[in-house]
Amino acid sequence: MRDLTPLALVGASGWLGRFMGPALLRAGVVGPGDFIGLNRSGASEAYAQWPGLRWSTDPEKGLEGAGMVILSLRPDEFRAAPLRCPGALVLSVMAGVSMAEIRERTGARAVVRSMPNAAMEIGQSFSPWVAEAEADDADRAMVRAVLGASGREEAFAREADIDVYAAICGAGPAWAALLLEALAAAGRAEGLSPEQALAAAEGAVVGAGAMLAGQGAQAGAMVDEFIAYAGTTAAGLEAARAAGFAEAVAAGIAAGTQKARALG
Ligand SMILES: NC(=O)C1=CN([C@@H]2O[C@H](COP(=O)(O)OP(=O)(O)OC[C@H]3O[C@@H](n4cnc5c(N)ncnc54)[C@H](OP(=O)(O)O)[C@@H]3O)[C@@H](O)[C@H]2O)C=CC1
Ligand SMILES: O=C(O)[C@@H]1CCC=N1
Repeated sequence: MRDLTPLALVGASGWLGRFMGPALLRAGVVGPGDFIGLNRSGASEAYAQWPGLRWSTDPEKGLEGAGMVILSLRPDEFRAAPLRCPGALVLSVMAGVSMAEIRERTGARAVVRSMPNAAMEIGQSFSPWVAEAEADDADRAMVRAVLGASGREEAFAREADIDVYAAICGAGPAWAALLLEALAAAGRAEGLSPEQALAAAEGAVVGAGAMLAGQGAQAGAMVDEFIAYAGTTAAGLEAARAAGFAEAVAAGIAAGTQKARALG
């Protein structure tokens, strides 16, 4: 079977990379001797429990002989850097950079794109991914292991859909934070202290998130049930709908999708 080691993580110290890399090592997806962290600033504290780990600030040396390369740097940084890794399986988490461009710039053997989110920090990312036809079963299994170390992964078929995934689930924790903040502000406006409003809003969002796990298909029925109950919740939901709740969310997802498309 093809050897996908060593595994090089470009952007190992970044917002995602500093959680993704340690998660891989903790899960044993790759051994410390087969891991290379790349960035411009050197070893990161996030990897303190692996003191002998290999770091490189030189992409040419750092990527030499890599079996798998994870690209977790920003699109403009990627386009400015000479990141050649011919023969490697490349897994990109970048928004807006196409498989074709990644293949052309890196010389990759096969390219996979994924759209994880900041919940990688707690191992709870939902990370949809799409692979080029060139990726074989061993490549796909490795991608599942890498992304699965930081949460839940799911394959999808059309690369074009990844821009929508960026807007919905790449931004996932930001949407929940925006809702929590709006609930707290509304609670303050209705007379709660700032502390009470925050506790109420956090309790509502966190408890509801846990309750909805695996229940996405039931969400519409749940809303209908609350509306039919005709109590305080129905009054709130109907007023929010009339004020343009769905339209505001749709505008947000359209803008995020458009921004991802424009990066390409
Ligand atoms: N943050 C998020 O919630 C999400 C991000 N993404 C995508 O993930 C990618 C990474 O995002 P994020 O972690 O937020 O970005 P950050 O800016 O936090 O991290 C970027 C990382 O890349 C390194 N880096 C930058 N330039 C180079 C270079 N030339 N060579 C090697 N390393 C380099 C940086 O280290 P140094 O400065 O030391 O070089 C840093 O470790 C982006 O493309 C983004 O679209 C996708 C979904 C969610
Ligand atoms: O905000 C961003 O650009 C990154 C990419 C997708 C989600 N977060």
